[in-house]
Amino acid sequence: MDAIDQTLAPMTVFPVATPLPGDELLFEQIAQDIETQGFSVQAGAMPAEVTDALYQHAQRIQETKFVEAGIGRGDDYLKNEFVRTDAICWITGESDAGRHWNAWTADLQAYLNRRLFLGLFSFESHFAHYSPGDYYKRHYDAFRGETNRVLSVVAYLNPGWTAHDGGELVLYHSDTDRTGTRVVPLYGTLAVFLSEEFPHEVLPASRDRYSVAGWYRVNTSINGKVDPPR
Ligand SMILES: O=C(O)CCC(=O)C(=O)O
Ligand SMILES: [Fe+2]
Repeated sequence: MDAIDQTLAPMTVFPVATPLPGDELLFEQIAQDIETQGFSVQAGAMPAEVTDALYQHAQRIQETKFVEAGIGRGDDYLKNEFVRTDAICWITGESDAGRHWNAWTADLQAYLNRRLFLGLFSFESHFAHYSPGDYYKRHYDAFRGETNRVLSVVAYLNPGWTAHDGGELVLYHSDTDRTGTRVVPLYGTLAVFLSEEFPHEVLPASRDRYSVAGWYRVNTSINGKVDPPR
């Protein structure tokens, strides 16, 4: 009886072209921007479930886990108030929000490696909290030949941010550029740029400003010294 029912069931015909899932469209836009101009700003384009998870987590941890940011990591760590005054919390992947973010950035990594042959090997990231008046002066995330940070990613977690609130990321296009491209740190906005190519700074804001900043690295392990560190 069952078999007969199945053979008589009407057939549904699906269109042949499968649409790209939302993430892939965003990843493709980022890839095209990186290819043509070295940076990509995607206003409010992050998947809501990733941004929401990060936002809620940042709210929960803010009192206890943020520490004053320094420059560099491990033995190279240096606290320098002249350069930056924000507070950070490294993402280890122990929280649901961290795992969600790590999974999403791993998808982006795989896409960019396939599409642009970047050879991105690992990813590290931290939450950052800029209290009113905090800043991060003009800097590079990587110096040619000295590091293996290749691509910087920043995701913003600030609902209702307006131009009046300040706190823009300014991406400069060269050493001599003084104008740059300004990125408003509004909820769900993503900025991606080549770490060695774009000096940038965070302007002081009049509100608390939350973000996640991350870096993709290539593998430069030599002589048994594992780099990037695990
Ligand atoms: O929060 C931002 O807009 C950028 C932060 C930054 O430049 C960094 O953490 O290296
Ligand atoms: Fe930076």
